[in-house]
Amino acid sequence: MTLLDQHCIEGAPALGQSAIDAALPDVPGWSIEDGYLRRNFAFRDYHETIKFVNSLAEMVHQQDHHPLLSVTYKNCVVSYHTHSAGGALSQNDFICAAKANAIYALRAGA
Ligand SMILES: C[C@H](O)[C@H](O)[C@H]1CNC2=NC(N)=NC(=O)C2=N1
Repeated sequence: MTLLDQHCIEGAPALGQSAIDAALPDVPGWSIEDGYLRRNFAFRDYHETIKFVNSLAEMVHQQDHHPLLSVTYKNCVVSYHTHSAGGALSQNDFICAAKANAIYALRAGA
């Protein structure tokens, strides 16, 4: 089952380094920074940025898995870790990263 087909689960355990290394190629554009799974999404203007943020917010509510967002005029940096796993990375982070990529790929003019 691909990441896109999966739904976040409550209490997902921390992934080990080999699982993280194996999952990273499935979420193009994302990397590990400061212990977070992180990607910068770039847009034409603030309107496009906010449209993405709104779609992302809908998805993360459905998944009940919430990222740290840094929103500026043409960029949105999405940072994920899992609070309930003590700030480690879990499968939930990779599931939401894949869904964020899908939302970004569907934006107008992409
Ligand atoms: C009960 C509910 O599943 C939790 O509070 C959710 C909400 N959103 C969350 N978001 C993130 N990033 N990590 C969590 O552990 C988490 N837990």
